[in-house]
Amino acid sequence: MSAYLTELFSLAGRRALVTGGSSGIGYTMAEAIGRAGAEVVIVARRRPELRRAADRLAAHGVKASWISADLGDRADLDRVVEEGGEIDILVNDAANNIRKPMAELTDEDYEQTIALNLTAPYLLGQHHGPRMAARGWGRIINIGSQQTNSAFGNSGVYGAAKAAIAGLTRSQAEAWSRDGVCVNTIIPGFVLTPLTEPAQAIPGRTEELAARHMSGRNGLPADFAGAAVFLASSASAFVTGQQLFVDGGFSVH
Ligand SMILES: NC(=O)c1ccc[n+]([C@@H]2O[C@H](COP(=O)([O-])OP(=O)(O)OC[C@H]3O[C@@H](n4cnc5c(N)ncnc54)[C@H](O)[C@@H]3O)[C@@H](O)[C@H]2O)c1
Ligand SMILES: O=C(O)[C@H](O)[C@@H](O)[C@H](O)[C@H](O)CO
Repeated sequence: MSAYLTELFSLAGRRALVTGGSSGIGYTMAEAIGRAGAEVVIVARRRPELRRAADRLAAHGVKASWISADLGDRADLDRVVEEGGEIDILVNDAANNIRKPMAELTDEDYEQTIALNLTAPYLLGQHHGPRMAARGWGRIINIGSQQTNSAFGNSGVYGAAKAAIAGLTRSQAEAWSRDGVCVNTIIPGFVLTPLTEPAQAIPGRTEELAARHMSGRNGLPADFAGAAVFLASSASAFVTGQQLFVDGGFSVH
């Protein structure tokens, strides 16, 4: 890397925590942030997947560790805060989508989804945001969805949480940007990951969604590497409170 690019994008000396970093978009962002120089802590539930992801990161020369936790569980979340240590870059990626017609969603579906998709990003931000601000530098990357701004079938409570993520991002940015903490939301298109396997299993749906992207294809985890490094780095020092659409033009088609 030229000295110029290093100054803009290097994450050497930074420490990142990536929730959902064991698979899909989260893994790619963890790898990209790690390969740009940061030490990375990934958080998800399943140990075998976490181990495999940490091994892959290590194979890329990334200093990586993992914490197994259910981020929808408050005691586990507190443990992530405790074991995670000081963090310069927080990526709130972990999420789940309970796909049911709106009227069939139960109270439990609502509570589980809000706990994982909204409360966990909020509480991790409440812990790390002020600490980043006190140190004068930080980055929080929250992951939204097309549902942040528009309706999608059978995703009622997921959509509600993802819309709230944009509001959370703005509030966090308003609170901490003056102290060097940039907070932004990434908005993916339809991305081929384990999360969307139920949608991919519907005949014709993958092709239909591909056609709704201006790029003519669905997203892949690799499409998120550049955005993650940009938003985690000093290159984005004057970008805060925003939604960055990494969606092949889906939202404007
Ligand atoms: N794939 C898409 O089309 C798409 C579109 C828009 C937004 N997103 C968002 O991107 C992010 C990543 O999704 P993905 O598509 O890569 O899916 P994925 O299923 O590959 O990744 C989700 C990650 O979250 C973790 N996770 C799930 N439940 C958890 C829990 N209770 N506690 C801890 N970790 C948990 C999983 O282990 C996994 O690492 C999510 O925020 C998702 O809402 C995805
Ligand atoms: O779980 C899912 O099926 C995804 O998150 C979808 O809802 C879409 O891919 C997303 O909304 C596009 O951004």
